[in-house]
Amino acid sequence: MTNTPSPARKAAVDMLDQVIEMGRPLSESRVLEALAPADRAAAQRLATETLRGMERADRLLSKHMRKKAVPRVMNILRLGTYELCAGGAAHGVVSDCVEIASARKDTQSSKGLINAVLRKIADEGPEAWSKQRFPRLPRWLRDPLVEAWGPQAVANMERVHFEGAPLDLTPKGDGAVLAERLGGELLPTGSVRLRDAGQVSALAGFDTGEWWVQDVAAALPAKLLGDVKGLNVLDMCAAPGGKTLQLAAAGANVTALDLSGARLARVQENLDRTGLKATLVEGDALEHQGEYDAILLDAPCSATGTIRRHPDLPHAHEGEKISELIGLQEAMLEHALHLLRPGGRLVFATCSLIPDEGECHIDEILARHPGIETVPLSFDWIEENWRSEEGGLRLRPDYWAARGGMDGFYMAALHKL
Ligand SMILES: C[S@@+](CC[C@H](N)C(=O)[O-])C[C@H]1O[C@@H](n2cnc3c(N)ncnc32)[C@H](O)[C@@H]1O
Repeated sequence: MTNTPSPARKAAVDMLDQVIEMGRPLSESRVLEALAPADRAAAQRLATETLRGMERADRLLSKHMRKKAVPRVMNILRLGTYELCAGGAAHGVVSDCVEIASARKDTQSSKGLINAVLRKIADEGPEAWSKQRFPRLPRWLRDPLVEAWGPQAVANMERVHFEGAPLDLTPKGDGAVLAERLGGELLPTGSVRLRDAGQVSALAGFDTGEWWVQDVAAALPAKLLGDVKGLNVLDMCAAPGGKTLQLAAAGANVTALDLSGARLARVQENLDRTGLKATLVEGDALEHQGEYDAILLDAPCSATGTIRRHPDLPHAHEGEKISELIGLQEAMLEHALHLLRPGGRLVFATCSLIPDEGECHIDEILARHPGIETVPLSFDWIEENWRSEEGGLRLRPDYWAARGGMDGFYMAALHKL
């Protein structure tokens, strides 16, 4: 007799196949669409946490296997290992993993192997898991980060990546009031941090648009623009709109530009929910025309600063597009300076840990344009070790580690004479 495996486990294995074998990030997976909401949340969590702990799972599995199995069988085993080591009930996990294998011809013959290996893993349990080192970043990313920040900093980042991320909210109004209402922590920069928040849309103030989800570091570039009340501000790569909402809430007349119409629809949803206003424009930033008092350029990048929230990222690609992105960022920065009125301020930001996507751009702009200067940053929430040589801010996931970390980001404010 066969049992039907949990839809969430089966979907999680499908998602692992897509990330690891096809290089498709979890955010682009369509597997979840067919599931009920509770299964969707469970599948997303299982796939995310399996990828986060994948190196540990592979090390434990290698003790019980002479050689690696075919990719899908490895992914079934990884999922089972993660769940067993996280305290999942052995019977349910093992029998579901066996059933997932038996459902397909290319994995049927591995049922016995999966059963035998996972039973051994179940015997070893969570203790064996916690004895493994913190999973390392893949070489394509680890090597340049060690060169930029040193081996200890990278080890600290890997530890924070493994621990995951709390939920950060940007308040539309008073952060202290929101923190008290939700039982969260008011961070020095004004964001509100929640641990074990559960379902976001069930939190107080979601329906009434009193806050939006935004990592504490991602909330800082908009602040570097200073007082934007009444200014015409271009948010040059706006979607899904976290920074557009901040600028609109601060009283700016915001033009929110993005290449992707589908992603701009998310900006509109966010504006509708929060009751804020902006002018949405679908188009290529490189072709956009106009003159603005202030510009926020949150450029497309490797997103390597967001790995604690997106542990699939290092498994989904090998940095093959980074040099293309660096070229695009440079062209966007040049065009943004052209759209800025004399006397105006431009903030450049990327959620990357790689200096070529951050500090190096500003060094090069300052060398090329004598009429462009960095704006001295004097906000009282800036910590001294965040400051970079050329006048920007370098934020890393291992900063505020005891508080739950922050996304890696680079940002700098430029002034046009
Ligand atoms: C880092 S995300 C922006 C995040 C956004 N600022 C926020 O805070 O929610 C980069 C955005 O750039 C957009 N993009 C990529 N290439 C573009 C281009 N050539 N012109 C305009 N937008 C572009 C992408 O669609 C994506 O939404």
